Amino acid sequence: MIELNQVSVAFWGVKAIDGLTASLSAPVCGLIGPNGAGKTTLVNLLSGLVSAAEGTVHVQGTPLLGMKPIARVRFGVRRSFQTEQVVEDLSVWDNVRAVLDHVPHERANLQAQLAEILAYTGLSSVATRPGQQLNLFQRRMVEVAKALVGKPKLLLFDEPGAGLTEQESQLLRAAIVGIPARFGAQVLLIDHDVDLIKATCTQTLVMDFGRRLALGPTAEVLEDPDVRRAYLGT
Ligand SMILES: Nc1ncnc2c1ncn2[C@@H]1O[C@H](COP(=O)(O)OP(=O)(O)OP(=O)(O)O)[C@@H](O)[C@H]1O
Repeated sequence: MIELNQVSVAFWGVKAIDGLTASLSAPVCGLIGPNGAGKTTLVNLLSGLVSAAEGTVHVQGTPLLGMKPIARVRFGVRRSFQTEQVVEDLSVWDNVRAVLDHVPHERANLQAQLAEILAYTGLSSVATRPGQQLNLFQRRMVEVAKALVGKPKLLLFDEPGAGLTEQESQLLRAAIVGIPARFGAQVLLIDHDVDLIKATCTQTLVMDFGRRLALGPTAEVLEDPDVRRAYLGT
């Protein structure tokens, strides 16, 4: 559960987030909105890369805003970036294993835990391949795999579907939808691909000019006339 209460973030006087209040409770939540709506700023706020001028943020009841970014990672807030952060000369296995240096984890069966994550993300067959030999889809799945190491509570995925083929996008969809049941983490997904949001998210927040334009079941939100006008251009 993510609870945002009267949250504002400003850059040089421009409010990127402006008095945002929302409770996101679905296992997989969508976050959409036009360019510049404040979506990435919200993800940056949740992961600790920007500070709020006002308001409070709770994840599973724990206040986040006083926590340093690394403490949030240990707490279980994880994110992917629009540009994949894969170490080119490390194997897929070592890229994923390196996350263990930063997060609490069970010491027993470490190899099995990592193997399960690679199998879940479809990366077992390329486990020994160095980052530089991976295609775009495999790099995206390495990002997902890294986010699953340890016991994540909240996964923030920022446009993970950008540039993927339809078939790759479907595989990504299946992986994202299964995360809450398999790994016990909530997912917040930002994407401009409305089909991906429809297929994966039961609840969606729409932002516009840093404010909440709509929040509710995804199908209802996408039919909302204000959302259609502001975001879908109809
Ligand atoms: N570091 C920054 N310094 C100044 N202004 C910023 C900064 N980051 C974001 N902004 C501004 O804040 C507003 C929200 O930006 P943000 O990147 O969060 O939007 P977005 O919804 O993620 O957009 P997009 O869909 O294009 O990625 C924009 O007006 C942007 O120019």
